[in-house]
Amino acid sequence: MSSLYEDLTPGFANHNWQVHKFGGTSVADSNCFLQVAKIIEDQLLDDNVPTDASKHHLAIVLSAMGGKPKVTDLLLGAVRYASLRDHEQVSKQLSAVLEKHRECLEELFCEEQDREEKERLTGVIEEGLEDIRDILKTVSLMKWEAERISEVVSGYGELYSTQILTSLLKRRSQQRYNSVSHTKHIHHEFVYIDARRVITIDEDVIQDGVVVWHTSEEKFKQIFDDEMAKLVAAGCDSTTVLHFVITGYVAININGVAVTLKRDGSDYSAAIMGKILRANSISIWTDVDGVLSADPRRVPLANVIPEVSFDEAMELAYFGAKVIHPKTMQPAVSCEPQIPIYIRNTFRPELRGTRIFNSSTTTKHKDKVVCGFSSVEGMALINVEGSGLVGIRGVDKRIFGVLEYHNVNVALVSQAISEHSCTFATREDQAELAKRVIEEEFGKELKLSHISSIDIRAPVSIIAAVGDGMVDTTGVAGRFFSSLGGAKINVLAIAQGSSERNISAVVWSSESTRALRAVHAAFNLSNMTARVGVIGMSEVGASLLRLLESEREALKSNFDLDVQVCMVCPNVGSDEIISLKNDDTQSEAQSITIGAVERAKRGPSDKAKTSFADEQLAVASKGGLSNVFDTVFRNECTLHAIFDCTNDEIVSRYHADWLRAGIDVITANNRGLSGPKHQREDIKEAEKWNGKQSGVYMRETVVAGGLPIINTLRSLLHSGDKIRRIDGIFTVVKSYVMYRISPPPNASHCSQFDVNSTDGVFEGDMKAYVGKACSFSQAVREAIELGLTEDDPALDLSQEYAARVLMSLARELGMDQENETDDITRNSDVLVGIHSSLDFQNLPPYIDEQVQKRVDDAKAKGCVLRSIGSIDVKTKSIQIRILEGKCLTSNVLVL
Ligand SMILES: Nc1ncnc2c1ncn2[C@@H]1O[C@H](COP(=O)(O)OP(=O)(O)O)[C@@H](O)[C@H]1O
Ligand SMILES: N[C@@H](CC(=O)OP(=O)(O)O)C(=O)O
Repeated sequence: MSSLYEDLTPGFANHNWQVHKFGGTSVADSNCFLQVAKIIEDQLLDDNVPTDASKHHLAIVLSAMGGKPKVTDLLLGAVRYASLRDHEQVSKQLSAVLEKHRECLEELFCEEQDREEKERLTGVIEEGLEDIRDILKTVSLMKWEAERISEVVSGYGELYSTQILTSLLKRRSQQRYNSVSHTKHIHHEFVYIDARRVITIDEDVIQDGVVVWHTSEEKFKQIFDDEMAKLVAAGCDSTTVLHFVITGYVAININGVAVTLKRDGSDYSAAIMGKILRANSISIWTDVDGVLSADPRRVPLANVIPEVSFDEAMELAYFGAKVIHPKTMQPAVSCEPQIPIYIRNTFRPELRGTRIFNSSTTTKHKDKVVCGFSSVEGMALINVEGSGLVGIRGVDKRIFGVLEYHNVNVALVSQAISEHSCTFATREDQAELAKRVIEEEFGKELKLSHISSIDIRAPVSIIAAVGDGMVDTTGVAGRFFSSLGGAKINVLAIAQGSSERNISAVVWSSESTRALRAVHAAFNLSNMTARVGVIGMSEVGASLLRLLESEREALKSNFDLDVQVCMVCPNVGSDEIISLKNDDTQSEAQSITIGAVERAKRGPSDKAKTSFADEQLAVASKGGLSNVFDTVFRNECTLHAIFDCTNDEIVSRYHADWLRAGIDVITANNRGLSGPKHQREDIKEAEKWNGKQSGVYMRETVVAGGLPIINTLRSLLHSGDKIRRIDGIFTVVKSYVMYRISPPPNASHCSQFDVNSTDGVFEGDMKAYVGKACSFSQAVREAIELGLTEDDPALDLSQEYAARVLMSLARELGMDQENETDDITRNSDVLVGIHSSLDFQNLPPYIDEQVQKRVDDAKAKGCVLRSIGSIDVKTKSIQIRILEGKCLTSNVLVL
């Protein structure tokens, strides 16, 4: 059997080492500590039977206890309160630190035989807190939150957690060893190391310092040799395997002063240890399944990226992906051979996690160009602008020189080639300082108005797309920015490094979650989510809801679009809306289905209601239209739409407000477009609101039930065609009734809906009608029965409905300024006596007589009668007339 030393020849630094770092989230309480212990023991399982093969040695790096609150935050809070001389708060913070550890120790060391160890550890913590109190006295006297002192104090959390874990591992290892036959089993020895005895930083080289590798390695070698000698002296042989449990975050500088590797720096500690040990892997254990394509708290549909390159991980981390510290990659990349880093979930150790190494999912799969998105919050954008900046050399040098001098960190710079302005992003809390020092530096230029303004825009966020696959791929920026545009997000500044691995956009912080979700979906990393409200639940509304329900999966898979109906307003008059309760949870919201609407309408007593998707209930509530916006809009959601399936005047008054709020309005309701002039103007203005960040007004269905007339009209206009006139029959009721009272003389057949392939209500033998005229009142009764009329048939039979349709078309031609719906109706050739209060099942005989006379006159001339709406662009007139003409086909006339 080999000696203890031989296992590690030619020295401690070899590939038998594995580094495992557990973050604060992994040691938040006693259960987490036990889980960590289990993971460590599982790593050693294969080594438990002694063989001559080399064994794994673990270097376990630990953060301070996390959870809420994090111990590091409590300690830093204590320093801040001390500088404000708030002694009560200092004491509260430190008591919370003690309590958190004490509770954990009580639970971990609850057996009688553990009492001594528990008391020893409690003593360690109390002693440390005593030292901290002494240090804070100085802070309080000086009223100064010195960085050095914050560093020393904040590092205590790691000293505590690491000693607790070492003790736990030792005890469990001993227990296991005692329970089996010694000859068969390996004994694992865990040794605590305060990283300040090893990791040495030179702070004079660059800000935040660099690791002095040689010194750090020497120091570790010494510790290693000492520990080995101790084991040999205790009579251990190669059945004993040495492991180290090392504090994260803390280090020492070359002058022997305690420092830290800065917030979240324990990942970096792990990587430094990895390089010192020439480890074969570094595992970062945390509370997520790996590196995700976006922060899961912001983008719930983010998914694990199996492999990212060192470069991608660095960019993601720098741009706020908190899962790994940006510096972690550097020791691993610079090691020879390079060391793979694994990000894994402490609470789901069975998952493989993400591997960070020299290849990437984005380069392996051609369809993936972007691996993920992240964002930096709490930033400010500063814009220095003025004619005096153009062509003057040294302006940038002065701006950034003075910022550097005052320690203002610049995260992003954007300058157009015109040099008229220079824009940069910095942390929000440094923005005022940045502005002031630039004002001082450019005092003369400001006085001479060579610089016109120095503006701060805050709070803003930087959204970054990261991926090796972006290199040399065209169209990435286009896709990135058009998705932001599509989500109505205003981009304040942009930057793309020449590495092409990162595109960044600065957006208002209030819109950053929505922006992240939009870009995430645009690169097929998740579905785009649309929150949808449906108003009106008659024929159209109900069919639409059914359609959205049945097509949801197809929309997801074919268009990466998840349409979630979150609100239904079944009847505008009843003031009732049905919405999803608890739908603002982070989980994917369920859509309201037609069944849910029915159940919700039946009210809370209905037991069946609770069967609707877990806790997400469709509930009916009062509040009506004024609550629609609040129910549908969620800032973090990319797309919002309201389907107005009514023909209600009151609903149409909300269209402009919804558009301004960025909600797309999809409507067949032409009341807005044909309403009074101020309302029409309001809608027009709302469509262009705030640099076109408003919703899109989708109104194709206001004319001809969705036949693409408006689109066709626009295409003609856009391609330079001139439209002179539009003539047509503008309501289906008029078309039907006129056909029935005045059929084409030579008609020999009649088209009929194919009920097998459409859902048409038009059934029965239409041939019976061919060429056979009926009375006006009979035709009206048929039209009502066929469901062709509005709720009030007078709207169709007078010219009002057609007039509204014409107004909608006139708007597309820019003619709605000169016309009003009422004028069209007044000037039209109307049927005398049609009004809402008539009984349309029994129209008075004089109406039939009046109509019949005109039909007969026309017939005598070999003509038919048709109701024709016309728009004449030249004379800017719009009218509807009942005309006689020779019939070419059933509805096409020669006048
Ligand atoms: N792209 C991302 N992938 C994974 N996690 C992310 C990402 N961006 C942000 N996070 C967040 O980072 C957290 C882990 O960081 P942190 O709380 O510092 O962990 P630890 O205490 O384990 O070091 C996760 O819980 C997650 O919410
Ligand atoms: N405890 C330190 C260091 C650290 O890295 O912690 P975590 O691994 O929990 O992010 C901090 O909170 O900054």
